[in-house]
Amino acid sequence: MIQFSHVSKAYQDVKALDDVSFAVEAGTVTGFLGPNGAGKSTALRVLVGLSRPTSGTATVLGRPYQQLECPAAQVGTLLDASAQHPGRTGREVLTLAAMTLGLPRSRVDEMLALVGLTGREAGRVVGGYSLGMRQRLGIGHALLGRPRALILDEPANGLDPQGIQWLRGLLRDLAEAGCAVLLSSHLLHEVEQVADRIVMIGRGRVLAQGTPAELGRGRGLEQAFLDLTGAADRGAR
Ligand SMILES: Nc1ncnc2c1ncn2[C@@H]1O[C@H](COP(=O)(O)OP(=O)(O)OP(=O)(O)O)[C@@H](O)[C@H]1O
Repeated sequence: MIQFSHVSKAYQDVKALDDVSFAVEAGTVTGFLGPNGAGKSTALRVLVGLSRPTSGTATVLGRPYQQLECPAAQVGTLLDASAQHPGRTGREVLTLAAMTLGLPRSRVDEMLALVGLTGREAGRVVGGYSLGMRQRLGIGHALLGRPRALILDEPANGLDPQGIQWLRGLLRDLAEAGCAVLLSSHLLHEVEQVADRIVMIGRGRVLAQGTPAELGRGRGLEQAFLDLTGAADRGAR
């Protein structure tokens, strides 16, 4: 469903991604986990065609994102919750996107209800939203077209504990309905409770991948994460 094959991306002398390969299957949540600066956002930008890889290929639903027919209807993305127009209301943001996708206005109300934004909140401009409200709006935006693949960059940033629990339930429901979910985060606890598989990245390289149980065997997931990312840092010095 989502596939990275030997993807590398260099910015001058920084190797943001170095031979990254992994797949996200339909019906699963894959946690893409790495410390700050590991390369997560770069990988997701390459996946949706915002950055061109130096080498390798990234595909979603079998093709490069930009070659999909109406990609926004098939692939939901939330790369930056602050990217919404600050002068539009939440409802306007979703209504414009629904019109672009040829969806009825009733879908906007469904999404507002799904992400827990009240009618009053939806009527306020996004510039006055908290980060958590922007994340909720961004998730609603990503899900408008009933996508078969979902790509989320740090969606839990700014969500309160109830919001994080809600997000976990939502992602599990989507996976159970067959969606391929790729969830990036630098927070292990956020990922381990929802992911079927975890891909750990550090200094642009995939350090390990597998189920949480496989990766945590013997030393626990947190220690594995700290050991692997620490070793990647030492190797880069
Ligand atoms: N446009 C750019 N120009 C130069 N270097 C960049 C650019 N974008 C990213 N980098 C570098 O690439 C590396 C990976 O950055 P990236 O933002 O992908 O990491 P990340 O895992 O998403 O980090 P975070 O969790 O902090 O968001 C970093 O060293 C970063 O400084």
